Amino acid sequence: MRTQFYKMHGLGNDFVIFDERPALLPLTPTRIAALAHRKRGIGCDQLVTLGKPEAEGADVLVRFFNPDGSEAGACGNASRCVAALVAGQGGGAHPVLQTRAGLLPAHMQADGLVTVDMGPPRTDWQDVPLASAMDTLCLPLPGQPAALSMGNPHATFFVQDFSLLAQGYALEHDPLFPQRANIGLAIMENRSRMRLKVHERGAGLTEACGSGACAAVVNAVRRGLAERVCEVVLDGGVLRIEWSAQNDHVLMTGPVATTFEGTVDLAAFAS
Ligand SMILES: N[C@@H](CCC[C@H](N)C(=O)O)C(=O)O
Repeated sequence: MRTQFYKMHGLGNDFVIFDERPALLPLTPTRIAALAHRKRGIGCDQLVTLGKPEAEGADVLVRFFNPDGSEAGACGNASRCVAALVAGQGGGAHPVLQTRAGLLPAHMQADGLVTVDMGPPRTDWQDVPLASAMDTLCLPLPGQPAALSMGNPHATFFVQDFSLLAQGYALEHDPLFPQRANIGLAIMENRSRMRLKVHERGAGLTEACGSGACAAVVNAVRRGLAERVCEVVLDGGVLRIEWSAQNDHVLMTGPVATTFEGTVDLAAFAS
């Protein structure tokens, strides 16, 4: 039996999306890793499932999985892709996604860009989480990154060049991060524009990380380096991030694209 999937991306951060609303699929961590494999599977930065929402006001339940099979509480670019997919299926221009990070309202812009309200950042050390009590604005690591949670753990290093990327995997697994962390390297161009590369937890370096962009802007504002509205230039393109002073929520806007749709025999991939 073959199962339908969608292949989408936001700024080159690419996703395989399965719809479990009609029926649950046998997607184990091992099978997810096999499907995500770039040479032996379909290939993606994250595998995403759509389910029936349980929360009032939500249009769809969304779960995100890394190519190592681990589950992530948030994925900004996949949220924007799913919002566009659901809107295109007749869900209207304002779909609401139910995720582990809460209800995320989305908005289809007239110019085709997609905005997702990623909710408020959480900056307490327990929320990131970190291994013990400490100031999340200045972690005791070389480079002194700032940390927060956007529903998933992020550490942002403010750097002059991207050489620290070579240590992305080691930093992701540093004992300071009991659930590992996404490692962002940000170069400030000015107070309204930064360049960013993210070594993603469970995925490695990707062309763009939406939640990483949100975290980088919030951390830059916390450090007094940026305005609340900031353009983030990633390898795959540009995201506009706004950290609202009104309600503390972070809004992320950028393009999405459908690459192709297909079917796959799930049983052919190791469970
Ligand atoms: N690409 C994502 C983040 C995906 C999850 C991340 N690797 C994690 O484990 O937290 C994004 O656009 O936010």
